[in-house]
Amino acid sequence: MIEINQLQKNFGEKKAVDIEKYSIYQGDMLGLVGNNGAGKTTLFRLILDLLQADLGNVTINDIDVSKNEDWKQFTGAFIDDGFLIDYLTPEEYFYFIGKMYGLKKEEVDERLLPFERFMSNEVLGQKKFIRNFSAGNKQKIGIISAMLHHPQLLILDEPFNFLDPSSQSIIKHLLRKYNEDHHATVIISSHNLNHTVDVCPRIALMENGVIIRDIQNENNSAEKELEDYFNVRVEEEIEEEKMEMTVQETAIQEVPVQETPVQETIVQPEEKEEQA
Ligand SMILES: Nc1ncnc2c1ncn2[C@@H]1O[C@H](COP(=O)(O)OP(=O)(O)OP(=O)(O)O)[C@@H](O)[C@H]1O
Repeated sequence: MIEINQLQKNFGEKKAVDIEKYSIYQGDMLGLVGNNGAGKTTLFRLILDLLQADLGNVTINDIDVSKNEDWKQFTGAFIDDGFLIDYLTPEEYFYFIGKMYGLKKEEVDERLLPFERFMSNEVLGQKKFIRNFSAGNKQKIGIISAMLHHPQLLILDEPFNFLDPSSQSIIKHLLRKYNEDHHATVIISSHNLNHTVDVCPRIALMENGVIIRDIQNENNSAEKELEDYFNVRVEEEIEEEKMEMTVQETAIQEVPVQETPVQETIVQPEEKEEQA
């Protein structure tokens, strides 16, 4: 179980995360949604102790993540391709990760089998380093490596990014199955509302660092609420843009009036020079 307690992270004046209290239970499949800059990645980084909180803390199974390392044994995460080791091949990387968790080479091979369709003959046996893979295939390598040791807690930041439609569909299925088979806690963030609603029975909506809604999603029941929320946001932004345009137009119309005194000030010095 993850407990977030009075957690705050600021970047200068910006409150990136400000969560009074939030609990994520073992076996939850939670989707984190919110506009750009809402604080999703910062929250993930705080949960994974990649960032130091200004206030408050995160505990995983009663372990304060910033004070004790035990949670790392049962946690898997992929936030961005900074997690990868560029100069290894995918195989070398998977075996390396496996070794960290005491898995033999054969066990790693066996655990890669369910990902065969996901990798679609483009990841294994390519004889090239991770740095030379496409963004989509790097994303696949990162997701698989986070799941390889069968963590009880899996955190994926924007797992559908860069993936082609069929890979998006496969990973949705794999994540759901993983959550069910292992009774694992799975937390993903996404801008794809359809995928989030398809996969996550619980959805947290973030705005300005705060979880403003905690939505139970049964049979895609959250779809309308989320669509309404994000459409409202878009409409508000369009309204704001219109207001800005009106202000700019007014300013443009006023230009000739403003130009007259400017011309006068140009003429005046010349006249003065002539007089001199
Ligand atoms: N290292 C940093 N230095 C300064 N500001 C940061 C830093 N990391 C994040 N921020 C700011 O904190 C806020 C939250 O950013 P964050 O990346 O967590 O949002 P997000 O919800 O993941 O956004 P996106 O959907 O665009 O990925 C933003 O205003 C961002 O600019």
